[in-house]
Amino acid sequence: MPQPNPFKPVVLCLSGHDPSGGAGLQADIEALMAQGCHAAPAVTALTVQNTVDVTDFRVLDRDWVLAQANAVLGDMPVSAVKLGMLGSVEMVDTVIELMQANPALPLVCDPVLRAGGGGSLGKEDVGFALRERLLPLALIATPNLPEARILAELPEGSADECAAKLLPYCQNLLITGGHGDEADIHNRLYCKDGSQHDFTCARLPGSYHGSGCTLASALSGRLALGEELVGAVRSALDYTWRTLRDAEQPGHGQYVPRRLPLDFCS
Ligand SMILES: Nc1ncnc2c1ncn2[C@@H]1O[C@H](COP(=O)(O)OP(=O)(O)OP(=O)(O)O)[C@@H](O)[C@H]1O
Ligand SMILES: Cc1ncc(CO)c(N)n1
Repeated sequence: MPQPNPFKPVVLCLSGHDPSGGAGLQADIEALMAQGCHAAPAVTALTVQNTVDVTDFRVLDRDWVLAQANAVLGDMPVSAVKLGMLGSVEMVDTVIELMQANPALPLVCDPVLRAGGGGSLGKEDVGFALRERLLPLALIATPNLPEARILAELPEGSADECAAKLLPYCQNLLITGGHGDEADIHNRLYCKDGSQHDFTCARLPGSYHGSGCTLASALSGRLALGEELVGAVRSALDYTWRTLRDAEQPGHGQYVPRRLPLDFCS
């Protein structure tokens, strides 16, 4: 009879579903499995999208999301929580309620507002609600630069300028640099203690679907395993880069990260 592995950390994921399988909950499950963690995927929203575009989305009722999360929390020893697409201000407030009832859990918040292809994944005002009420509860937020600009309300802001505006709202902030056309990608980690860490990697050719989900999930897994923050960010970025290096193009649009277990990545 199969025995449960008592040492595999559980990460509760509250994210949207992407039927193409490149982003959202499927990305969370694959990336967490690759870190040696168990993903408990709770659905916040359904989307109609593929590797080319998003055409629609529907946010679930708050009661359904609370019921899913509480079913997991009442059953398993959850070590961390990862947030992806929330989609509405009501869902932001639902997650806040959940986190206030479970304040000891480390929270990784990927403030998803748009898909990699540009389509909207949130109703208006989600950015404001995220910044004002949810970011303060997160151990770390992982916006890409366009998301950081929306959250900071600085449409032309640099990463440093956005961080200066956002740090009063969050403990730690990782502004990712996948968007843009510089030869190198600069990922910048700003910590509450005033330290800053730059992680630079070579830009791979092409455009990727679910790179941000992969990164935030891998990071939540590294934290659930007990890694300290800066090391966990480094491991998650390294892992994400390898999944993009090995990415495949299953459709007509963006490449999908190949989220192999760590043992299979060189
Ligand atoms: N072209 C690329 N080459 C190398 N690494 C990349 C590339 N694009 C993204 N990455 C890596 O993936 C991480 C997350 O990507 P990005 O900043 O594009 O997030 P995102 O826009 O939230 O992704 P998505 O919306 O597709 O989930 C980056 O921090 C970077 O390290
Ligand atoms: C459901 C979902 N979450 C996040 C993203 C961001 O990549 C996406 N495209 N779809």
